[in-house]
Amino acid sequence: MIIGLTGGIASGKSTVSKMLKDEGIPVIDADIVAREVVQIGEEAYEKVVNNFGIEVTNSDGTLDRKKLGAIVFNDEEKRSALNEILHPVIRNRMENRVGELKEKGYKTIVLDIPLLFESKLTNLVDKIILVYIDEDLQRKRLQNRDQFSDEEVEVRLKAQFPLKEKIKWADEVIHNHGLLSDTKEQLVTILIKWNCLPRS
Ligand SMILES: CC(C)(COP(=O)(O)OP(=O)(O)OC[C@H]1O[C@@H](n2cnc3c(N)ncnc32)[C@H](O)[C@@H]1O)[C@@H](O)C(=O)NCCC(=O)NCCS
Ligand SMILES: Nc1ncnc2c1ncn2[C@@H]1O[C@H](COP(=O)(O)OP(=O)(O)OP(=O)(O)O)[C@@H](O)[C@H]1O
Repeated sequence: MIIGLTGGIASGKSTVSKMLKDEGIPVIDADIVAREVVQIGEEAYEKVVNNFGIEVTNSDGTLDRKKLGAIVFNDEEKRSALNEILHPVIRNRMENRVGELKEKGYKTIVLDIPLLFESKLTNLVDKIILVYIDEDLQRKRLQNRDQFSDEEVEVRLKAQFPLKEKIKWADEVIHNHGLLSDTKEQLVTILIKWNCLPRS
């Protein structure tokens, strides 16, 4: 079974991802793949630099993610341009990784994709788990984790579908407002229900 793990920015996907890995379930993280494909020499690096200019690079040539983020989260057209360059490459690489893991014999594989619904990637997965928190807590956790200003938080929230909307498209929802142990319990209940706990 391929499980899509989604949510919103700072809703707790990586936190749940870690719990899945602790259970022996492999997770392919779209944010990590998105970083890999823009390393110097990788297929999307040149396209991004050609499109956004040398000013989105550091002196050593690597991508200045802070600068690129400031551009694309404040301009929808530029965000779409970046998405058009990166999303097909990310999708392709994730599909290859799934193939490799299947060959290794894994029966359950998780794809952690923040923009699963926005980027219409739901056909990559069989079931969907949404990691949900309310928007005020999302603002707080995002601000605490990344030290963003109020405005930086708002533009990032606006770049995604509201979490409340996403609930209706998910097979299961994990409420991540409370203790990590509560979150883990909800996750394990879902995995048992879907019969995909490797150790059970
Ligand atoms: C704009 C970039 C350079 C900012 O990098 P930065 O290191 O600051 O953030 P990071 O990549 O860790 O992303 C943090 C979170 O931002 C959100 N986010 C990222 N990209 C986007 C986007 N295009 N639209 C909406 N939300 C996004 C996601 O919730 C993600 O988990 C980077 O996010 C990027 O390359 N985005 C485009 C690729 C993409 O869509 N990635 C999301 C996974 S498919
Ligand atoms: N149940 C919880 N209680 C307290 N803090 C939490 C809880 N779950 C997550 N956090 C914290 O909230 C922040 C966001 O969590 P996490 O990084 O897992 O989110 P994410 O969905 O992966 O974010 P992104 O999409 O930006 O990568 C982190 O600082 C994390 O430590």
